[in-house]
Amino acid sequence: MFNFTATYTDMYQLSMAQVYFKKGKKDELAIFDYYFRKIPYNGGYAIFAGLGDLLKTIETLTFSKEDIEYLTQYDFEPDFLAYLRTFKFSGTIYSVQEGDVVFQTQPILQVEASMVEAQIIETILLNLLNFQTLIATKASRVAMVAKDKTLLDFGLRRAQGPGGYFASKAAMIGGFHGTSNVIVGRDYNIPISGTMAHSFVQSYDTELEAFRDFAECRPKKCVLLVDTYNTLKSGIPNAITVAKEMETKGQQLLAIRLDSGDLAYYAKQCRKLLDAAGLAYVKIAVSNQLDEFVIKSLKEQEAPIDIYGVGTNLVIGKPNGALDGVYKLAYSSGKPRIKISESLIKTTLPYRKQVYRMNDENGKFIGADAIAIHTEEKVDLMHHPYEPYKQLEVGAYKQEPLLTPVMENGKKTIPDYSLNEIAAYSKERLSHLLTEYKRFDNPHIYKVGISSLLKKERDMLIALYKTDKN
Ligand SMILES: Nc1ncnc2c1ncn2[C@@H]1O[C@H](COP(=O)(O)OP(=O)(O)OP(=O)(O)O)[C@@H](O)[C@H]1O
Ligand SMILES: O=P(O)(O)OC[C@H]1O[C@H](OP(=O)(O)OP(=O)(O)O)[C@H](O)[C@@H]1O
Ligand SMILES: O=C(O)c1cccnc1
Repeated sequence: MFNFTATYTDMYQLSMAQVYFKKGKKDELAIFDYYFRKIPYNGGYAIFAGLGDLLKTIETLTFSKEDIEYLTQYDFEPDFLAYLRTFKFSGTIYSVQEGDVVFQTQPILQVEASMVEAQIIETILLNLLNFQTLIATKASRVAMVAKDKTLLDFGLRRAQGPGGYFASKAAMIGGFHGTSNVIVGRDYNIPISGTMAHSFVQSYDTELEAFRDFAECRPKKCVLLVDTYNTLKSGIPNAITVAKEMETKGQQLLAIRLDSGDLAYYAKQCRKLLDAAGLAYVKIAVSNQLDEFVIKSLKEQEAPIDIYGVGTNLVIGKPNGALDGVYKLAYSSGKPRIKISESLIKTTLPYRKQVYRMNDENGKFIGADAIAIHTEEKVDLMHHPYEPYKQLEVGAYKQEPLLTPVMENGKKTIPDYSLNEIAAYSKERLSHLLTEYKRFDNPHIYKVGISSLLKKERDMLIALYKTDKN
């Protein structure tokens, strides 16, 4: 994992922190909610990712000596800088589990900490959670259509700079099986794999020589790229020759890769030629600007493809470059807090909260999550957050609390889950969501509502702040 220091933040966090420090407010307890307003890709769900990295980062986050020296040139007073040098996050964090299915407007994570500490971690929290949730969600959509086929992440070269690091990692949470990204493989214990580039084939006078040398040096996981010159007239015949030579040494060619042209047509032709040569075991891998829609189409065309390499569209989260996740104050200095907006959708929810997921008797999600004040043990009536007359009786459902402590007094209280564990959990949770929420076109909208008590408290605060002279 990257080693961040506490300067991985926005300047305004430090400016505000200095005021809290000078005015004796730094230790006042604050509660912030993390949530997003719009599900990416016009989809019906998102996959929450980045929690493990966030907790590890926060646990050890400090301002180094060099950080403090750097900050002296700005308007910070020596006593505040001396305090920053001792900074350590000592708060509590409640969160949904990493990998869970999450929806618009619900608190996914809450920070309960001193005002200064809660403020200083805001930027890194948003930076880590927003991006990983965006990419894990994209990966999950791809995995949903690829079903039992192998998915490899090829995106590092086209990623937004070092963002590719976390993209490769988040892709695994969403259901990818491996990556070409070596450093992420090292850091997160993910299987790394890869084939060969066109440049490798081009660098030889003949394609056959290139294939032979590659197979000789990499006999165990040999994948030959067959489309440099002519897939059916040279790439596949040469791959068959090399595969047969490998057989004489007791080896097996793993796969061929196609990276251009009509992938369904070529995959079918290649399959026929390989099968006719007695090479039914040789797999077919494809790449070239794949995404969930192209893969869905290839499946519908019954293209005999075993491995999909997905790069650009995965790691840049195309067509959504960002998740709009925000961090909003819900409580401070002993009082519930609210941010009023002209549109009720941007008005925040006060107090520390709990989110209850409604399950039916078989453990399937019925499609409704209720946000309540954390002391409420159950929700009977759930209100639409912005449309006053829409409500749903939920008292009869099994109600699953989603927010649990993951950090207390600055110490992580959950284990370091492996990416495999998180991905398996995510898959299991997604299996409880009805298919209507998973379709790409006009998915069913999952209902997120608020309890009667939370609605009453929110509406009282709206009335108070609207009439108060602020
Ligand atoms: N059978 C198919 N069905 C649906 N989409 C496909 C199919 N075959 C390829 N595609 C997708 O079509 C897109 C563009 O393919 P196109 O043929 O224009 O490019 P190309 O093959 O890379 O061109 P070039 O040969 O110049 O490299 C890619 O996103 C590719 O994944
Ligand atoms: O299309 P993406 O989903 O982004 O997948 C990654 C792409 O990166 C490589 O191409 P590139 O032209 O960079 O290198 P190459 O010469 O090895 O083909 C690879 O062949 C894929 O086409
Ligand atoms: O291993 C591959 O085939 C690969 C890796 C990165 C990008 N494109 C392809």
